[in-house]
Amino acid sequence: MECQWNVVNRPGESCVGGASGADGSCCTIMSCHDAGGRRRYEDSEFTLRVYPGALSEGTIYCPVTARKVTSAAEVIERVIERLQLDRARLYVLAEVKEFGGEEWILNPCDCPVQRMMLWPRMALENRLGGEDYRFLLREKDLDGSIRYGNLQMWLRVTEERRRMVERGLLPQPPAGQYVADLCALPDLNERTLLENLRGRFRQEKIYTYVGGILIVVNPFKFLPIYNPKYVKMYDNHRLGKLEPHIYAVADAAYHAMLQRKRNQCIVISGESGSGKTQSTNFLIHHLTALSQKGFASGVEQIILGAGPVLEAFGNAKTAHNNNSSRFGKFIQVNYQESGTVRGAYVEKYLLEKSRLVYQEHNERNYHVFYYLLAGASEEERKAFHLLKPEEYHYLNQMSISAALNRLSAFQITKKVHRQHWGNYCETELDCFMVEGEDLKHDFERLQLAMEMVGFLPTTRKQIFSLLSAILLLGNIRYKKKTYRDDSIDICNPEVLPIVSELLEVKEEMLFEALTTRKTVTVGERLIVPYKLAEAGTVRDSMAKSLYGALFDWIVFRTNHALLYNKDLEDSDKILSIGVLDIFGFEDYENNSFEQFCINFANETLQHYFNQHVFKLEQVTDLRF
Ligand SMILES: Nc1ncnc2c1ncn2[C@@H]1O[C@H](COP(=O)(O)OP(=O)(O)OP(=O)(O)O)[C@@H](O)[C@H]1O
Repeated sequence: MECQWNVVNRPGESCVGGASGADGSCCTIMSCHDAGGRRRYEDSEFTLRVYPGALSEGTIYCPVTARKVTSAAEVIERVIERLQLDRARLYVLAEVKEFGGEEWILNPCDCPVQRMMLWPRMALENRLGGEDYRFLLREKDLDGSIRYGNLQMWLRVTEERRRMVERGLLPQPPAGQYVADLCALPDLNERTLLENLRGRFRQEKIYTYVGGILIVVNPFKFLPIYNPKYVKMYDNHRLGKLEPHIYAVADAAYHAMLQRKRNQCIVISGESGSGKTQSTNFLIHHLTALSQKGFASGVEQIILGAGPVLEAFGNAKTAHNNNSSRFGKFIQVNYQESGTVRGAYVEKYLLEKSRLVYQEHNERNYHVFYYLLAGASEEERKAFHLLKPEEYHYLNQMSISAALNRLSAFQITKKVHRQHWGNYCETELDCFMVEGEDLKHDFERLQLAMEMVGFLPTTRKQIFSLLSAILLLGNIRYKKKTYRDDSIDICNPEVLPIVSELLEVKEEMLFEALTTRKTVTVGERLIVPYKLAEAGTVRDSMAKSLYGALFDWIVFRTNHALLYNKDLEDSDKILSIGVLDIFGFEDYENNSFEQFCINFANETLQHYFNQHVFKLEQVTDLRF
């Protein structure tokens, strides 16, 4: 595909022509015209590049200026005008997002700039080969079906690669035949199981069945298998009829729900970094796409917005995954009897609260703290009494020895970090940045997502005040009052009035809660001071409780936006599909994953299938 990736796009520039992708679909890049340094989405103008593909021969993209409130219908109108397209035809705008080019058809009233603001920073920048995020112009038929055009670019690449293999220009794939369902292996043991998975993985087939279970091997790269063609292809097919795919699992659950009028559940399990969250997203996408037949519903829009919010508060960098979910979640999509989505519901399990006060070497606290500290404006920094990240105890948990071990590595990467952090990154031992991260952008993306889920500016302020208070709580240090008794005092009392202001509680009450315990014995109320060793734990517990309550409340508010009110009243009338995304799986915790699969295959999986339970397993650590 020849795309002019390096073209700097300016408002008012004319359409860019030249060779487009073989499939006629290309990429969209947007630029934001920022007058005052920091991007202000409210009044900024953006240049959207809309790729018309085969609808306008010889045009690669058409630049259109738009604001946050400009609707898709307005953007289409401008493209039609510019490219002088046939007005008798119907057009829609499709958003293409990472991983396989899933296409989300925008409703006429959807705002493309708002959708774009949820994309990662990398996607917003002009970069070579960045075909993952874009807007396409598609033609719609009178019956509402979308013309998706020719084969996607990647299909051509795959085909070319196949031909090269045939001509002996690339190494041959393994000679053996690999089965799509491990149950079909004549001799099922650990070796044959792994060989089969490995062979399929090398052929870029990451999905394999074990009866009704789907095994996914994380490819850690873009695979072109999630676009609308695949949504259509897997629509209403018996599980196992086509090549294994996550869409087949979603589809089987959806149709089983409609035919049997029974709720369904899909369990996703695997180790950290195996791709559970990604798979959950594919499932939700397919489950909503099936019901909406291509159109993004309001619910889907809120689910989209809820993702970055829950991610900011519940995800953190770990040694295994830079964006690891530190909580289990259950997402339930509710349907009408006709199969149309009518709402959704998120339940969270076991948020890892200990991370708030302590992180292991090479790990970080929850993303939201870093976003806030990097992205807050000067005014917000003052209002929330924000310090530099290295001045917070809760963000500096690296042990001294670990820090010294890492010193040399930091010296190499320090330069890069400083570029990102500007004046925040002055210490040698910082561990605040993840490679490729733009925390300022992430903070703005978070604010926009919060807005989409319904958090008003005042609520957002309260949330950020609470986050600042939690960080400052961690800075409170204790000392013994006198040598004679056990009573304690706070070494840095100047922090207290700030925390009390941020939490909107009386300073005396806060001091009491941090230094004394109230007990009742035989009708008498006693106030006992904490011992020095206890006080730190009490302070940490307070911080953890506050953060836990905040997270619960955010999930609650998200559900408020997601749930269709009547679902609460008619909970026995609605049909639903639940997706449980949870770390580990008890059945194989004591055995190896391979042994678990073998046992499972040897039991009759059909039994599980008949019970309408579809399970999805993930492995990454197959050491290919
Ligand atoms: N199907 C896929 N195609 C391409 N890349 C994928 C796929 N699944 C996962 N990945 C990549 O693997 C990374 C880790 O995946 P993900 O965050 O979903 O793991 P996880 O199992 O949810 O981890 P954790 O339990 O730590 O939250 C993703 O950021 C993504 O880059």
